[in-house]
Amino acid sequence: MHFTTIARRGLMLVLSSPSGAGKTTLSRRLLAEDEGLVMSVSATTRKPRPGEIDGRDYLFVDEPRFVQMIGEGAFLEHAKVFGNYYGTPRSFVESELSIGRDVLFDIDWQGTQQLAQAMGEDLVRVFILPPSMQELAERLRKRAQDSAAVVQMRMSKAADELSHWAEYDYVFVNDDVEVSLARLKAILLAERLKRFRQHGLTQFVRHLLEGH
Ligand SMILES: Nc1ncnc2c1ncn2[C@@H]1O[C@H](COP(=O)(O)OP(=O)(O)OP(=O)(O)O)[C@@H](O)[C@H]1O
Ligand SMILES: Nc1nc2c(ncn2[C@@H]2O[C@H](COP(=O)(O)O)[C@@H](O)[C@H]2O)c(=O)[nH]1
Repeated sequence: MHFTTIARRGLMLVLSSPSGAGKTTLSRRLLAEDEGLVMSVSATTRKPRPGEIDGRDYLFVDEPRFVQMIGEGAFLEHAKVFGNYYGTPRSFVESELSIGRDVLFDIDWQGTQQLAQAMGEDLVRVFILPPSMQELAERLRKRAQDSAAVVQMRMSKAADELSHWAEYDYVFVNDDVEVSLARLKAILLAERLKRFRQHGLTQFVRHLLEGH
């Protein structure tokens, strides 16, 4: 079966949530199952967790280098989260969007606000809620990649992140990974079909009207 391709600009799919609600888990699954989507790999001054790979999970940099990158205008947005700096490298995102590829972001509410200012309608914002605060704490504890003190600090900041849920276009509870994944796929499909993203439509319809 041949599928007609209509040229369009890529979109920016942003996932935010309190720490531990499931963004990384859902991002990995979505990326594995959707060829048109690429991950924006953030720079951070946080130390790598066991198993995290430089360049795949984050660009791990020290604070002087992060500050230098800010000065060079290398970030589309940046913020301090849980005591560390995080930022979205600009050049990768801009080049991917221009060739019609969609970019996935796992960033906090501060970064989302900055991207909304800078990128407008390119942005599709999804907020992921945990089923309960008890379950959130349990997920952070079971992930077993942060110290008890770090888990406690992240739980103490959860209410702050949660308070921004109404700034997002789509909101759902991540009870079951498969159901959440299906919801993200549905959002992505509908957003890809938005008329204003498909700049190739004018030419395509003109061709149709010419009898092709
Ligand atoms: N729907 C789910 N049901 C049960 N456990 C889940 C679910 N989604 C994610 N988890 C588990 O919860 C833990 C935290 O998930 P994950 O690391 O994806 O969260 P996160 O939102 O990316 O956190 P952070 O903001 O700290 O990076 C992981 O151990 C993951 O396996
Ligand atoms: N504003 C930004 N926030 C980011 C970015 N990359 C990640 N994050 C958010 O930080 C916290 C903690 O992440 P973790 O990997 O240390 O658990 C989480 O809320 C991420 O969404 C970024 O580039 N900009």
